[in-house]
Amino acid sequence: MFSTVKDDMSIESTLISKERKNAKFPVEELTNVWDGGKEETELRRKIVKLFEDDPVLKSPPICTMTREERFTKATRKSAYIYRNLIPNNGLHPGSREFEHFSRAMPIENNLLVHMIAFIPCIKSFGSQEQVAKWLPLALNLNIIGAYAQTELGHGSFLRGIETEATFDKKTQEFVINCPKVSSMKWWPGDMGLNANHALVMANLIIDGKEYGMHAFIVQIRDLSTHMPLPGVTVGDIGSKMGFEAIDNGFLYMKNVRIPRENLLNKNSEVKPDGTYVKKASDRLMYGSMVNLRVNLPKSQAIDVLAKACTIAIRYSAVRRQGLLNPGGAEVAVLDYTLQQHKLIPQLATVYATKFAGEGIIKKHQAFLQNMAKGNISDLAEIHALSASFKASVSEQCTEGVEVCRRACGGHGYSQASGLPFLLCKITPSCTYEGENTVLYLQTARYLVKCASKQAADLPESIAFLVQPIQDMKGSITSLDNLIICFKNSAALCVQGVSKKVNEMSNKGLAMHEVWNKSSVQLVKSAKMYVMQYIIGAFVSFVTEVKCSEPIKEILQDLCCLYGLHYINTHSGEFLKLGVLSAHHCTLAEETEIQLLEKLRPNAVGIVDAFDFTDSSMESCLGAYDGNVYERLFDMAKLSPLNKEKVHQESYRHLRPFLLEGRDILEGVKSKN
Ligand SMILES: CCCCC/C=C/C(=O)SCCNC(=O)CCNC(=O)[C@H](O)C(C)(C)COP(=O)(O)OP(=O)(O)OC[C@H]1O[C@@H](n2cnc3c(N)ncnc32)[C@H](O)[C@@H]1OP(=O)(O)O
Ligand SMILES: Cc1cc2nc3c(=O)[nH]c(=O)nc-3n(C[C@H](O)[C@H](O)[C@H](O)COP(=O)(O)OP(=O)(O)OC[C@H]3O[C@@H](n4cnc5c(N)ncnc54)[C@H](O)[C@@H]3O)c2cc1C
Repeated sequence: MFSTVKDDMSIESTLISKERKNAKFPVEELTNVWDGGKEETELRRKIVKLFEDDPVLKSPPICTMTREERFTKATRKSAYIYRNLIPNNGLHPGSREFEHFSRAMPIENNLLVHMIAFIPCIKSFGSQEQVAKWLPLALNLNIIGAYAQTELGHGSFLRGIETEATFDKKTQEFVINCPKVSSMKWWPGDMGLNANHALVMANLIIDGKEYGMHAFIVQIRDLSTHMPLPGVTVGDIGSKMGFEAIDNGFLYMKNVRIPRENLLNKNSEVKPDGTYVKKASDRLMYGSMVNLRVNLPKSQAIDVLAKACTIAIRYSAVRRQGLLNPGGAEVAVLDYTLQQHKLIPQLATVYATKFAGEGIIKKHQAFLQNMAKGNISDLAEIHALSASFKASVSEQCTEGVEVCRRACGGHGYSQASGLPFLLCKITPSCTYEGENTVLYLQTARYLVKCASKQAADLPESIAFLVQPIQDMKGSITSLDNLIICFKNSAALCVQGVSKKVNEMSNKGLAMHEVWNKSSVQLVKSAKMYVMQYIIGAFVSFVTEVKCSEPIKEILQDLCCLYGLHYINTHSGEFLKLGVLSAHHCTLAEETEIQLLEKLRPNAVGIVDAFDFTDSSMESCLGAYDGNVYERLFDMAKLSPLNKEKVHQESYRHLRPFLLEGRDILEGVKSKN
């Protein structure tokens, strides 16, 4: 229907090729550093290829599909991936190969909550027999489960959840009930249409006594007809800002009976006579959330910002708008210092959070190993760190994606850029797995407790909070001094708010009021604490990584930029705490600008090193060849609204006015 408009060799693809020639470092080596070694890059590429070459996984661009089509295609692909592609290629969950597959997954998929929440919960809350029964069924998709914790009325305050599981001694069953409309489970992914089971978090009640939140496996749909079982009302909650391929659902249960064995009973058990046996700390009930807070940021936030950076930086290198030299040629917008100031710090955020996140994953794995031996002494520390890390990373990356989107001007508003999709994908990461404010407050609760202890009684990573403030020697821009600056700031924030809390409570104010009145400073303390962790982890990585000098220099520059950008955007906080002087702040600003200029020639190379395939981004602005205008036109042609030369509905509604217009214009013509 549309004629083809093509340039033989577009100026844009020439520009991006030039950028690549000008890069001053070996891109492939940076990819290897990003992946964690050459072998990992090879393995990841093998898996990506497996997914990219598979005809079953091909589908039209998502911006041309309705919600219904997106859900249908995502379900078809996910069923195929989990049932055929993964097992047939030996991608066993837990293997290194499996780690790479989220990067290789089609741009939209579902059954994710089944894989990342339902299955891990069976493993962490189930006894050996329960794991042996449920795990193979879940892995084979013989049963599909949701993680049903949040209710219409309660998400954050888990002690407030209302769904009840009442033990019926006579029948040896639990009776599951949502007493009110507000008790209905609401939001769980995969639950609305696909799941036939749910891991339901409910208040356990035995002989009228409440025992708090426990995990139950509840069958919600018939396995042969997929019809909801008696007592179950289940469905999709409707259209959302994003996640359109996922059936986030509602689940209302009225007198749904499940066998006694369906209480996942690794940590606590109900005996046939109704005796409640507690086998481990209540806190382990929250373990599934720690697991997700540790492991989700990489795929759901950091990789998302990495894609947005790839799109915005490649586009900014080919988008020419305006002049830098009067009378000269138009320049790429990436040559403007202000454009660099928007985008290059986002790149630094990607690197900082990725390497800091790897540190947390290792800490969590060590915690799990200790837990298996019965030692959970590090639980409070890993909870505090993972809560604020999830909050900070989701916040920084979400803000970063919006910066990237706006940095692409008008085209950033088009779905064809891929950026609105990424923004809608990343935004809820600030809410799910614990709303960010609520998580920062959890971290602050731990930090305030720590502030009243002696250094010797604290974990090594926290002791600095109560130790003397360190002096910075030399320039604020050295990596060592950045660590000192952030550690001092975190310590002073925590000490300051702890003092306020103590003073208010000494004056007789009730603790809950003290807490509410201090909450602004509490959240600030948690943010500064996790920033010192991220900076410290990034500096350690940069110092220890084995790589060539040019790569080391880029990583050092990104590390310094990350710290300085944060200081420059929060200078008031550092000045108020007395950690930095006005002179320090001026130097920090000048150094940031110098770093932007230094990193600019390598910017396209750095995003190339992320090694995203074009099909994993679905972006007309971010494709490798830089042919942005042809791609935008080609994508517009695919718009379902362009199927016919004349859209019948538009013609039908506007026709009377058009005819009037025609008569007026023809009358004017005949008069003349
Ligand atoms: C691809 C996309 C997939 C998306 C999938 C999304 C899934 C979801 O969103 S699932 C739902 C996630 N929901 C949440 O994360 C809920 C957030 N709320 C909470 O975590 C808790 O309710 C709370 C901790 C905020 C409750 O606070 P509070 O009422 O003060 O707490 P408690 O009295 O129940 O317990 C306090 C005590 O417990 C410690 N603690 C809290 N959480 C944990 C934890 N995860 N691990 C270990 N310990 C924990 C807390 O530190 C307190 O300890 P003490 O200070 O020693 O008393
Ligand atoms: C895309 C998506 C997927 C999800 N998937 C799942 C899933 O699979 N399973 C599941 O169970 N849930 C899921 N959820 C639900 C999610 O976990 C909750 O929405 C989340 O925990 C926040 O709870 P809430 O919605 O009740 O927010 P609220 O707690 O009501 O938050 C509203 C406001 O109140 C503030 N607030 C709340 N408590 C405090 C406090 N103590 N102090 C200060 N301020 C406070 C918050 O900061 C926020 O500004 C999903 C949500 C989304 C958006």
